[in-house]
Amino acid sequence: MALSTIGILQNLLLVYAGYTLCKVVYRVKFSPLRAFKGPLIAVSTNLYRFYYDAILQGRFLSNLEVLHQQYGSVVRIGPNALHFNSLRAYFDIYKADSSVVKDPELYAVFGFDESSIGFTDPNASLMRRELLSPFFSRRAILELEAVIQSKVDKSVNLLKEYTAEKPVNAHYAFRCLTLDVIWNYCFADDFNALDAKDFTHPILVSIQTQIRSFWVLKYIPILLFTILSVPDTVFKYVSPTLFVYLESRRRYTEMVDKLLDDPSTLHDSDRATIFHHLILPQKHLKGSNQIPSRSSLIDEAIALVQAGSDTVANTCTIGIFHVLDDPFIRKKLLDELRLAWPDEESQVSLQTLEKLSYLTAVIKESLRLSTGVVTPLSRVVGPQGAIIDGHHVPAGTIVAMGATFVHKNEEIFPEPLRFWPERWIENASLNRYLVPFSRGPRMCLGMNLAWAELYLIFANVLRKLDLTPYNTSAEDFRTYRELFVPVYDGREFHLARSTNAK
Ligand code: HEM
Repeated sequence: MALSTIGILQNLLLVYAGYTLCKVVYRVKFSPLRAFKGPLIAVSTNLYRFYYDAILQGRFLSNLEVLHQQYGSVVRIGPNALHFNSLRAYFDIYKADSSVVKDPELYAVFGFDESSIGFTDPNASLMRRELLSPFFSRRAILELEAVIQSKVDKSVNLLKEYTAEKPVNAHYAFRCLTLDVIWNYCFADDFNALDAKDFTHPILVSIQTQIRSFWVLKYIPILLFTILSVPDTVFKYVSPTLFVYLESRRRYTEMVDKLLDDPSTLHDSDRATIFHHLILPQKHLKGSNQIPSRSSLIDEAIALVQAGSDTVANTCTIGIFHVLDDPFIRKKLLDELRLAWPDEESQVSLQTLEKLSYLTAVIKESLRLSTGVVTPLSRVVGPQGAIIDGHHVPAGTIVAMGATFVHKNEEIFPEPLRFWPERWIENASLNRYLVPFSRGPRMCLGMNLAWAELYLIFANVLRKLDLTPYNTSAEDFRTYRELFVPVYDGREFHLARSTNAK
């Protein structure tokens, strides 16, 4: 009996080995992508990508740069996946009328499938974008400018107070600030991350600790399901940092449940939140006015907070570091700010700041160098196939091109690693190649809010505080792990009071 079980297992193993071999031969010799070159192991299995993503924890992007040097402007990075590196390819993939759709395998990793970011079905995405767009319109941002300003003021005061004693972690400071802004903007409620001593809010510490394992979730999706299904308390002792993160998710659930129990409370609020747009009937919509499900409302709340916090904070970290690190840039920017805003005790409006050409150039350069989302945003080619950079790409192929390949293109941006705001002033045609918010039907929905935050944060922090980078150099930002957002390998950016105080 035991022998026959072993025999059955051996046969099963043989069948599996034969099947795997046939699959490998098919992928290398007969696949419709066989004309596109790449490393044999990447062409024939998913192990290659798994190694860089999950084992090396976010090193696929740096390896892609090497692959393009070796294989040219298009590389086969998986049995069914291509990565491009040419400007034409970027605009072919992320164009307005593109037939490509978001790759479900990439986006499932977030665990918020039924949200503006998570929807892979273009119709579902379109409907959600229709509901949310007015909330992120320029008009809406101007109406809620005071919300952003109040959080910026709070962070400036705290930076002043903390740096009087010792250097502070600037990246954490900006993350607390942007988390508080997006929370208040979306829900008209306070998260109060800024209240955490030295900006080390437990939720941010938890994310920082867990984030390296992020890509494991892509390869073992059951893990995400398990983590989200098991009661939080189980993790209290097993993984206290994960517990903090999961506990924070409960805040979203409670918020949604309270509203669904009694939607009339929405009328008590003195200003609109995302739930006003999602739950109350929208007169401007022609299509269906169906209220999203409970799970979709929770997903949306989580997605918006995640989309709107680290991206803005990273841009501030990179930009403010470089401004303070270069006396010439710093002086030029301060001269412009002082001229437009002579009395720093008064408040400066967003509309005033938007007119400042050097500040605008500094922010553009910060967006270019930080890129926001560094992971190549993969898309699946529709049933008609696609022409990308002159190549015919068959239906079902996963295609992508990382925005970093546009932002570091030497022909467009000479000396691409240099922080050089003047380039934007000297050459207006560069604007077309600034793509931190992506392009096409799935481009960033929060772009206006992001710009507003960046103007107000850069201007207020740099105008009101006399700070200097502490124990941080440009080298600290040279390499990073690609975990959707960049996680830099170097020392964390700290800010100290400047020795040459005013
Ligand atoms: C500097 C700041 C920001 C950068 C660089 C940035 C970048 C991006 C990028 C590259 C995408 C496309 C992602 C993809 O294709 O999967 C995206 C999508 C999105 N962003 Fe932003 N973002 C920023 C700030 C914000 C803010 C403040 C919000 C406000 C909540 C926001 C909300 C969204 C949403 C909802 C989407 C999904 C759009 C869709 O898939 O249809 N983003 N963002």
